[in-house]
Amino acid sequence: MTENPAHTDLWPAPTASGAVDAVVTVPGSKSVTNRGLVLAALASEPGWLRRPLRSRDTLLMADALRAMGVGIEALPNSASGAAASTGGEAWRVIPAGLYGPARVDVGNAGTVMRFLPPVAALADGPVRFDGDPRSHERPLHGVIDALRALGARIDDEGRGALPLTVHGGGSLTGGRVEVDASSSSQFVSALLLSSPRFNQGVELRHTGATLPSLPHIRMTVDMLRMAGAKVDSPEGGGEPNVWRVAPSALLGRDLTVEPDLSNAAPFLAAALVTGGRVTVPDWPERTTQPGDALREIFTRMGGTYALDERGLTFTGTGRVHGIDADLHEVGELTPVIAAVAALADSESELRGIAHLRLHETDRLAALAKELGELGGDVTETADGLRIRPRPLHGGVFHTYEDHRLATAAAVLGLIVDGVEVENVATTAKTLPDFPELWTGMLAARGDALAGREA
Ligand SMILES: O=C(O)C1=C[C@@H](OP(=O)(O)O)[C@@H](O)[C@H](O)C1
Ligand SMILES: C=C(OP(=O)(O)O)C(=O)O
Repeated sequence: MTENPAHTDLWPAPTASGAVDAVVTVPGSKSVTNRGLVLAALASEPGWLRRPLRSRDTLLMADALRAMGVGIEALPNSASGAAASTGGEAWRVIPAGLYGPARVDVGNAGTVMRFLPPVAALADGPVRFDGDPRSHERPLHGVIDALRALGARIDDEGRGALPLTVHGGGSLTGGRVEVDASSSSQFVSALLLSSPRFNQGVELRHTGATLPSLPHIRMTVDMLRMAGAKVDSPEGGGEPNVWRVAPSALLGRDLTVEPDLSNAAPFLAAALVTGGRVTVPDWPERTTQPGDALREIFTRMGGTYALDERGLTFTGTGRVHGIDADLHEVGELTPVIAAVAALADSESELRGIAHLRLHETDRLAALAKELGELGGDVTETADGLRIRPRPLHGGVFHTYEDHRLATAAAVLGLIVDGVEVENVATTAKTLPDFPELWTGMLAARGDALAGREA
C-alpha cells in the first residue's frame, strides 16, 4: 500500500437514525463520459455529450484533449436543442487536427493515463504526460509497449510508466499487436478506442492468463460501434482474446451519458444496511456498466429490487448476509461490498481481485487495514479479501486518496457511531457532491418521488 498522504480534514460520517427512504439522482458515468470524449475528439464531425459527469477525472480528460487542440464547450442542455425535460449540462465536442507540444495532467485517472497516449500518438508534435505520485506506480507498460510496436515514438526514460512524452507523428501505422492486459483492462480499451484512426486499424491479442473488468471492454466495443467503427470481438463469436478494428472515420454522435452505476453502490448499500429503500432514477434497462451487477450482488446479500420506469428501487430487509463472490469483472465495486460484508451476519470471501492492488491505492491492503482498525477481522488472500464480521467501533478511516474507500467508509458510518472519514473530498475524482448527496439521502423521507408506493 502506498503511504497515506497526510490529511487533517475528517468528515464525521452521519449515522442513520432509521431506515433510509430516498430517491438519489446519481451523476453520469465516468467510464462512459471519458470514452465519449475520446471518441468525439477523434471523430470527423462535431458531437454532443449530454449529462456528462463533471468530476476530477472527466475534467482532466477534457482539459487534456483541449490541450491537443480539441474544442470542448459546456452549455446547459436546454440551450442545445435538447427536449425541455432533459436537464443538466451538454458538452459540444469539436474535433480538430491534434497537435503538440502539449502537457497532459492525468491526475490519478486510469482512463486518462491509458486512453490518451494512443490519441497523442496521432497528434502532430510532442505530448508530455504526468500526474499524481500514485500515477507513476500504476501499470502503463501494456500501452507503451503496444504503441511502440504499432509505430509510435515514446520517451519514458526506461521506466515503462509515467512520466513520459509521446512524440506524435501525426499518424500511426497500426496493425497486429500483443498485449498482456492482466493488470488492467484499460490497456485493451485504450488501444481499441483510437485504433479506427490508425492507418491499418488494429488486431489486438491479449496474451495474459486473466483479463479483469470485461464489462468495461464491452463498453469500449459498444461505444466504438455506435461511433461507426467496425469491430470484431471475442463476444461476437470471434477468436478468444482477439479484437480487430478496421481503419475508418468516426461519426460525431449525440450521446446521453447513463448514471454512474458503480457510484450508485454506496446509496444502494445504505438501503441494504439500514433496511430501507433507495431509488436511483434513469437506471438503464440494458448497459455494459459493471455496476449493474449490484442488483444481483446486493440481492444475494439480503435485499430485493425492482427495475421499472421510476428507475432501480433497492429495498433492504433488515438482514445483511455475507457473500462468496468472484468480483474479477466488477472490481471497482469491491470497497463498498467489503463495507457491507463487514456489517453482515456471516463471513464473506471476495475473490478474483488481485489487480485491485494497482488501483488508486492498494485497495486490498487498505480495506484490510482500515476495517481492521475499526475492530473488523479482514484478511488479505492471494486474490482478494476474507471478511469475518465482528462488532465495529468508531475511529478515523484513512482513504489513501481513493474515492471508493471514502464512500465505503460512509456506508460503515451509517451503522457504526463515530466513524470519521479522512479527506472525503477525494470523492471528487468521480462523485464531486458526495457529502451533499449522502446527507440529502439521509434527510429525505421517501416523498421525493411522486407515485412511488408507500
Ligand atoms: O475502462 C474503464 O473505464 C475502467 C476499467 C476498470 O479498470 P481495471 O481493468 O484497471 O480494473 C475499472 O476498474 C475502472 O474504474 C474503470
Ligand atoms: C479503478 C478506478 O479508477 P481508474 O479509472 O483510475 O482506474 C475506479 O474508479 O475504481
